[in-house]
Amino acid sequence: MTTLEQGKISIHTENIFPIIKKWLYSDHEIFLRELISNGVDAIQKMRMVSMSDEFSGNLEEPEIVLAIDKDKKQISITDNGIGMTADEVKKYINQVAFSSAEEFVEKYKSAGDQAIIGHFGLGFYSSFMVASQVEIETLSYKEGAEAVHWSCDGSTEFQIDSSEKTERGTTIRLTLQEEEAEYLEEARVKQLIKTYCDFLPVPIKLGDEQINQQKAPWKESPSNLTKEDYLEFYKYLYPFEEEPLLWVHLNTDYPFIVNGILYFPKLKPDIDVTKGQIKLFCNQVFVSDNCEEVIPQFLMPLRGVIDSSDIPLNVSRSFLQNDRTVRRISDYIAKKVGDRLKELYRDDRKQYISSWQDVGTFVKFGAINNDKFKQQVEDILVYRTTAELAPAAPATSESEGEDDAWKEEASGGPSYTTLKEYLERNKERHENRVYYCNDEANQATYVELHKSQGLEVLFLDAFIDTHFTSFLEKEYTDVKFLRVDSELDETLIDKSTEAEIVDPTTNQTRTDTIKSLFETCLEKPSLTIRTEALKSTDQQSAPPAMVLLPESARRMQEMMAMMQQQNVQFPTEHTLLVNTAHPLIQNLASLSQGSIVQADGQSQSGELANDICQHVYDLALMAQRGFDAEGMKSFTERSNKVLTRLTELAAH
Ligand SMILES: Nc1ncnc2c1ncn2[C@@H]1O[C@H](COP(=O)(O)OP(=O)(O)OP(=O)(O)O)[C@@H](O)[C@H]1O
Repeated sequence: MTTLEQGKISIHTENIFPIIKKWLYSDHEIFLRELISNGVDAIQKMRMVSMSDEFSGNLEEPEIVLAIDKDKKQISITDNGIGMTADEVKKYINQVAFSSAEEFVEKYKSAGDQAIIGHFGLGFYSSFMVASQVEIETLSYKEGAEAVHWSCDGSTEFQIDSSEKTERGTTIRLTLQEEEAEYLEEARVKQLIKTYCDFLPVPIKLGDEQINQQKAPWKESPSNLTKEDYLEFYKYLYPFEEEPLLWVHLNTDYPFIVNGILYFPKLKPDIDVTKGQIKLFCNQVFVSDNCEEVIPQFLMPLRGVIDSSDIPLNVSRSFLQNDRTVRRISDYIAKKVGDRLKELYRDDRKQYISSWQDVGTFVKFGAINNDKFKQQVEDILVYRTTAELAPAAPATSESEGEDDAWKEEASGGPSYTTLKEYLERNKERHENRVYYCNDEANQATYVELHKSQGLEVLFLDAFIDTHFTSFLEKEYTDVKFLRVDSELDETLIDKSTEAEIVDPTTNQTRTDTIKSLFETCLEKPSLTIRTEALKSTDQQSAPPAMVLLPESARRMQEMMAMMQQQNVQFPTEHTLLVNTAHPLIQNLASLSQGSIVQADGQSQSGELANDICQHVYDLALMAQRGFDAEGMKSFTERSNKVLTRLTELAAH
């Protein structure tokens, strides 16, 4: 192919300038952020210069001062930074998209790593979004430099002349357009400084009053901060919120520069997990409240601050670009959060456990949604258990990872365990079967029964646990999760009395008698009656009957209800397990056998037996709903006691 012509693409300033002024930035208000950032950069540059041989004088306290002149419709921003010579004004201001940042950082790189905010060479021009006239008065730090005055009315024409300015630094003065008069209001200007510049490392004043709070704790080393510092910062960011439970301080230079503090808030039922509340900063300048791309979705309910100069922002610093880097930063943040949790698990289980009720929900949500995170946290997912476990010894490097389960408090607090530990502990009795409870109040009787026979039950009662149980089943395909009321472990049943004959004339076993008694009395085709003798050291405290809901059928029903956005109905198909070892049931059997039929064909004791069967069934149903744990337990026990007494009286 023959090359016909080569050349440079040209731009007509007259055409492109309005685009830069009007369309590059989404919000007009960000002009203030840009001009203050330029002032901060100028001050940082002065700091760098002062560390080199070039400058021997003393630096006064750095500051940026804003002033409003309502009469002249002007707002000005003055810094005592590096200033500009006439040549520099021509180079950096008159040439659009020309930033001094790269050149400067390269020249003074030995003078520490002061972060420079600007690098596109465009920010200054955002002032034309709101101003009809922009002026610069500037005096460079350079020896013999003369002060310069530059002005431009937004056309491509500018004017440079001398200035009366005697102090080093730069003043940018904007004469505002009619419709931008809001920036002459002190309150509005203060609010903008607070929003965008609160944590910039230079005092920003409106008149004599310093507006920004200046300290950016996330830039500090974690070892310099106390618990109170973290809590105070949280209160500053979210004044109306309860104290957070836990926080993660990100502080790394490699592979990305990421600083930040992420807090795990206390979970509230109305929390919107899709709406992020983490603030995104770039070099301490506020960018946005929307961290969606930078924070993995499962960490969105966290609060706090992320600051990274590696986050690829577009020129307006309001949008993210470059998916790949953003995704890597997001993965990196997830990893850091996982690391912190692991560290806490290892070093301070007491705190880990005391915040688990809330933090656990985030961690489970994360494990479900992010495979890498799951791998990181799978060994530190813990569950409250009915087992009485000894507290773990304080972690040492040798004992790391070897602890069995442990308690929140050495003195009688609930015990917590990992799934692995649970399965290992119960391998002999019920290999690969996990008994769980997801409603402590309504399943109290069942939990008690399991506990009394030394069967360990896990509490999976957080709102995320329904999903999480299904997730665990997919992860551990050999393991079955059975709710305490779904079926009974073999070890709870006493098979020895099964064949005991109670009626020599009919050869009926006690089991048969009781089964047919309940079937006849309850007359419910959807109800399956199952009779078993439950093992117990004290039958009076064991339940006379209990309703069993098969795990898979119950879950299917719950799923359907969820899909149709309805409340879960109690399944009509269920099993009534009647405890043939309970004195109430035994008395009931004797009562029904001793029926004396009266002339009208009715039997008093038969009728009583009928009522009591019904009552026993009702009680079993009630044990599934309502009441708190204690209330339910005592109601059930008391009712059964009364009924036992009643049947005793009636039978003798
Ligand atoms: N207050 C100031 N003091 C000294 N130099 C300044 C000041 N404001 C601007 N400059 C010079 O003008 C250049 C261009 O500024 P401009 O705001 O357009 O872009 P930037 O800050 O470099 O980059 P960005 O577009 O990313 O903000 C700066 O790089 C700096 O050299």
